[in-house]
Amino acid sequence: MRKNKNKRQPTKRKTASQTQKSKRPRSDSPKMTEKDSSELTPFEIFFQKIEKFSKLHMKDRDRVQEILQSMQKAGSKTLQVISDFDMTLTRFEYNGKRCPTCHNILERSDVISSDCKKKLQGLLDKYYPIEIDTTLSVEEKLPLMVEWWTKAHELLVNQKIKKDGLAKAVRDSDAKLRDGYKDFFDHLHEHSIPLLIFSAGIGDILEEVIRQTEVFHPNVKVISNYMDFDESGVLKAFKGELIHIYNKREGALLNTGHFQELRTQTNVLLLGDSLGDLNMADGVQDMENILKIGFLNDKVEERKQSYLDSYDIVLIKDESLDVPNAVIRFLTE
Ligand SMILES: Nc1ccn([C@@H]2O[C@H](COP(=O)(O)O)[C@@H](O)[C@H]2O)c(=O)n1
Ligand SMILES: [Mg+2]
Repeated sequence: MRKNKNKRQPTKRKTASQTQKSKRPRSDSPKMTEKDSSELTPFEIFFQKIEKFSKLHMKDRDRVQEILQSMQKAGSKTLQVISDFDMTLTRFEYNGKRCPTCHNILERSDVISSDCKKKLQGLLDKYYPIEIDTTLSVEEKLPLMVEWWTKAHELLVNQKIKKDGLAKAVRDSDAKLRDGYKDFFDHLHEHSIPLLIFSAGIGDILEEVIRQTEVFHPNVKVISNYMDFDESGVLKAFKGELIHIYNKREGALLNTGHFQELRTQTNVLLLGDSLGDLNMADGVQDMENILKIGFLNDKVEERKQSYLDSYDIVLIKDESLDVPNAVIRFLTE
């Protein structure tokens, strides 16, 4: 990834968390009183706009305002975006049908035998309900998630998948990036804002999705599970440490080189759809502010409170990137 040439001088600027105590009460504060639009500041115009998104929920709107104002003051040269991939940058549903994850793209393609498809579907049916189960703790889920990923990867390796079959598998799939994806990727690229895509999916498939949609710009870096092919281009293993849904913190800490390169980008916009995604920014150095936007796609009622407690902004059953795009535009104006 390119190094950022616009190195900032360290400042003694206050972060949102430092200023927060001296300001208004944190929660249950009334919505901004409607003023004549000519009296509104650009921030108020922007904030009123995002509050109008019916799918947007916040537990503490004052806190969100403080983070956003602090990030805007710091300037877009201090910004980096860290995003999950499956069901965050990609759609969860389209025309009432579930959209595939990276694993599903491969598993449903013609590079996999029908017997293996059945086994992989069996794993999905068993483990996905565990992934989203609100009655189980992360500690209880963790070994089961490792089991899921390990078994699925073993089955994939046994299929002797050819590297040159991956592009077709993606082309033939129902994978779909969220509405507004082009604006998201292109705007970040135009403003030289680094985008880290941190995924427990399959890196080779993920890259192919963004390559085929023509948004794999040079500001994009991917951390994911990558396939290891032998000299004849046949899958023989997966490279490096396994990344699953609940070990993104460990994954982040293994990539210190990347975060060292971005040490002047101390303000983070984080996008995720799982509570495990909240740890994706754990490797960021000297973080000043982080705004966490979470997509809540499935089991909404059971999971709503935990998402509101963990993410600053929660987008419920929103298949678009409209809110992240509005935030990015505001921060780069
Ligand atoms: N065999 C598997 C294992 C995992 N998944 C799904 O992939 C998602 C992880 O990717 P992120 O980009 O979201 O980190 C996760 O939500 C699992 O449900 C799968 O489909 N098959
Ligand atoms: Mg995801």
